[in-house]
Amino acid sequence: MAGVAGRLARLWCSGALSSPLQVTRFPALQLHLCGPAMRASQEDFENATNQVKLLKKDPGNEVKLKLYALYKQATEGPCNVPKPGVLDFINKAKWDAWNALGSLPKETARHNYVDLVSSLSASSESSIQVTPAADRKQPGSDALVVTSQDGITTITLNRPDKKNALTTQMYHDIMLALEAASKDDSAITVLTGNGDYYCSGNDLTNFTDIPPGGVEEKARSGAVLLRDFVDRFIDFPKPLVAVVNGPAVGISVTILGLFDIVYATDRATFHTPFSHLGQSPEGCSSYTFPKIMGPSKATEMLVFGKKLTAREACTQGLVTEVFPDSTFQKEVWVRLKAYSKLPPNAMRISKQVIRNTEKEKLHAINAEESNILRERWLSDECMNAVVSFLSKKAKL
Ligand SMILES: CCCCCC/C=C/C(=O)SCCNC(=O)CCNC(=O)[C@H](O)C(C)(C)COP(=O)(O)OP(=O)(O)OC[C@H]1O[C@@H](n2cnc3c(N)ncnc32)[C@H](O)[C@@H]1OP(=O)(O)O
Repeated sequence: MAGVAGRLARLWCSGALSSPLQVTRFPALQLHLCGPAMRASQEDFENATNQVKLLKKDPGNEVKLKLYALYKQATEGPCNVPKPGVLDFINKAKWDAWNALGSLPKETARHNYVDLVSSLSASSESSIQVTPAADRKQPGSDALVVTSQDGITTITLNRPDKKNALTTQMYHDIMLALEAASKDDSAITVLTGNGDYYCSGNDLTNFTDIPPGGVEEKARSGAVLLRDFVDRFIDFPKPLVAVVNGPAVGISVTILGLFDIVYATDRATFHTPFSHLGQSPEGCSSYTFPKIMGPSKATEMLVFGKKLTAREACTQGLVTEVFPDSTFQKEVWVRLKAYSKLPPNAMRISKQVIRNTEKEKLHAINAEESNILRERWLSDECMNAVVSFLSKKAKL
């Protein structure tokens, strides 16, 4: 396992991976000297260290290393720790960046750090996507857009260039959005995607953001997040509708068993390639799928990774109705707007009558699936699959 973890680290250092924003851990290399008049105050520096956590755009590994080195130089002075071993790729890259600053004075490093952060903030601001709805909620990240209109709260996955893959931040934001939607005055909540995909599942670069506690800690916190995330769907009190606007992969498919209605374009496909990824089913699909489609069809999907067309998924009961792609949006929204005018309390109570008997069981299954996945994430099978995808050797 150390070997595979090492390969992940090597990919990260080579810049082949775009790791999620963890700037404070992977900082800097700004070698310009500056005069006393240009020096940044301690307060500017502290503001900059906070600002860096709010950057909307990943600045890339090279800049993160620069930030790291400048931060260390500004706070601790010249590099004063032993050089990590050659196989300790990430720490060695960080050490090299810090060491390269030589005897750069602390004040200069502080100033250069502030300068670098402010240039990043400026370019990050200019890339912020303007979301149209005046009633937008939950502005935590641009990757998720939440709007409320006509009695419908719509949560839209908004990373079309990455096929709406789910980052760690997005899991948190979706949980917040569901929490807010459960309490707002809308009657129905919708999850959908922007662009040609509904969702390509878990963002596989989530695996590259290894915390100081190592891969075990990463797997443990991932399992906690997964369990919390799925729990929100199990407990969601109002009618929950998936508007599946394109292909769906992984966790975006499995949780469909927890939705009340699933409308799909005929362009959508449904794919749970867990064995290919060295992983195992989640989202309560080990229970809901056999129940919905029978054990052998569920096995084809969850064990052998058979990809279903929208019509197949509809025949098997995972999808409620399929619409031609050309009229999908129009037909679905007309339908949902009509449903949203029904008495909201009656809908909520009817949902509870249908779903409540299963809730405890679903929570127990979710806990068990999350535990099993935690182990799977540490397996060579899983790590090899992730490395293959990230090094562009494999795709589904
Ligand atoms: C709290 C943690 C909970 C985890 C729960 C467990 C969850 C399990 C799962 O969801 S398993 C499923 C994981 N998903 C995948 O394995 C899909 C991987 N992606 C692909 O195979 C392909 O990208 C594709 C088939 C979805 C689409 O192929 P194609 O149409 O050829 O597009 P591209 O491959 O060029 O994709 C464009 C762009 O998006 C990036 N991307 C797509 N999906 C993901 C992803 N899941 N993770 C990370 N990145 C993704 C892809 O790399 C491209 O990026 P680039 O333009 O090259 O920078």
